[in-house]
Amino acid sequence: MSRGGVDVIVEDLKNHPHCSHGPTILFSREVKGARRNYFACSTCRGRKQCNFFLWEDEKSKLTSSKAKVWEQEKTRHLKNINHRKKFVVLNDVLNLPPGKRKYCEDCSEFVLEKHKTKHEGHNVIKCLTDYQLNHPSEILSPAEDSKKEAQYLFSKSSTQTIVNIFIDRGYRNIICVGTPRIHEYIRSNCEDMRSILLDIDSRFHNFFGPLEYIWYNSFNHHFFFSEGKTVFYDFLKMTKGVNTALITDPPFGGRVEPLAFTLTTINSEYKNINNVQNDLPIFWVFPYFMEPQILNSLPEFKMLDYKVLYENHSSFHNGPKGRKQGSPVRIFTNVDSRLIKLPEDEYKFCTKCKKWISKENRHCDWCNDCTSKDGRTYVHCKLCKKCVKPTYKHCMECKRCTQVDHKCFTLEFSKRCFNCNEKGHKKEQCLQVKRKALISNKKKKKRKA
Ligand SMILES: C[S@@+](CC[C@H](N)C(=O)[O-])C[C@H]1O[C@@H](n2cnc3c(N)ncnc32)[C@H](O)[C@@H]1O
Ligand SMILES: [Zn+2]
Ligand SMILES: [Zn+2]
Ligand SMILES: [Zn+2]
Ligand SMILES: [Zn+2]
Ligand SMILES: [Zn+2]
Ligand SMILES: [Zn+2]
Repeated sequence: MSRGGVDVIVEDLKNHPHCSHGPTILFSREVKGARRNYFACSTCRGRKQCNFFLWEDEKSKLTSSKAKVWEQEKTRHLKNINHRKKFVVLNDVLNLPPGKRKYCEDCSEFVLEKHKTKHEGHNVIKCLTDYQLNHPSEILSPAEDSKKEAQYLFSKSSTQTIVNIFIDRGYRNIICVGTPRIHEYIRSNCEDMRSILLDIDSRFHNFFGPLEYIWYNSFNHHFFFSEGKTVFYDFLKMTKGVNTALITDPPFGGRVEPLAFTLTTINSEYKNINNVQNDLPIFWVFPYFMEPQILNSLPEFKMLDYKVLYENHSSFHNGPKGRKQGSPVRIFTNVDSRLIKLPEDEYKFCTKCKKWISKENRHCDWCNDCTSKDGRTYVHCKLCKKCVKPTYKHCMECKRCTQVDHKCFTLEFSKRCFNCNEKGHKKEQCLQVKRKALISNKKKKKRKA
């Protein structure tokens, strides 16, 4: 699918050149009227974070010196991380009284008495409680680089709701891909559940042992260390193919196709290893306006009405600063949505659809569905034969419902986004535009602060 005129070519990445984040992805874009393919980083969208770039037709001309530079870059990336050693340090730190436990944010490691001088003048977090050591996402500064990790953290209520859904469904083994809050909650509160965290943020090596955290890139299914890969497949095997679920909350700017490819791969591995037919239940947290893209890659997925709330994202939580219609973030899943119960105080049960829906959602007998997507009550248009946003009016010229102040006859074009030329959304819903607005808002806020 095209974004900004750039397509992802989804295929086996085995023969792709590597950057320090694992195998690169093959993209294609128009150059002087013809399409040309190139390899670029799977996860970093900014040249600053990872500047790997190689035209596919120049792959064979790759000079050995350039290949060496990338190889060195890869080694540099892995250096200084010995998970087992870090686990020993963690246990030493846990044995210290809280007053003596310190973590250096600049060096991303615990401060040991013998290396104290190394961290002079550094940003050191002191007096770490047991709770904090078990909930690193609550003490680490979120990596809010929206072009890479983009760490938006679930609110306490959303964390609990999600885990309750898992408990309700009888899931005992949870694969947390980029969802540290869910992992932390389960290991501290749910004795009979097992959780494993797969995340690209290597700071977690300091807080979770090798059986609990795997350094991983979900955009190319890459394990940074081979030990991590072994631990992951042992985990899959241990599940015996039952009572298991995967939850992922990728950065919103991330490409859908590679992630969908990863999830499909994990699902087949899960089935093959355990010799079972049933799919791995998957929960993908993403904004509602990405529904067309997700369904394009994973047609069997359905969007739940549950609005996911975040702690450090002003427009994604409740309260005066939030959006009027609540958070735009939803959960997409391959589990039958009729089996998923949402919190009774804020959601209701539609007896016709037999599923839990938002309070403002209304069952439409013509559509035979509860049709709201964005948190407002939709209204049915008999001419369009579907429910539409409440602010839309049917335009006889354009023969469809749309905004009142639109320019007639331009709608055929607006079926594609004016910004990125991709089908399925309009410019005002375009992620690229939203991302730009988010970054400039953040810059403004920083300037004010
Ligand atoms: C939007 S945050 C989600 C955090 C989640 N809401 C929580 O509270 O647990 C994205 C998470 O995915 C991780 N992440 C970002 N890019 C990744 C990648 N390519 N592979 C694996 N994890 C990634 C980040 O480090 C971060 O933990
Ligand atoms: Zn890279
Ligand atoms: Zn330091
Ligand atoms: Zn309904
Ligand atoms: Zn309708
Ligand atoms: Zn209409
Ligand atoms: Zn019109």
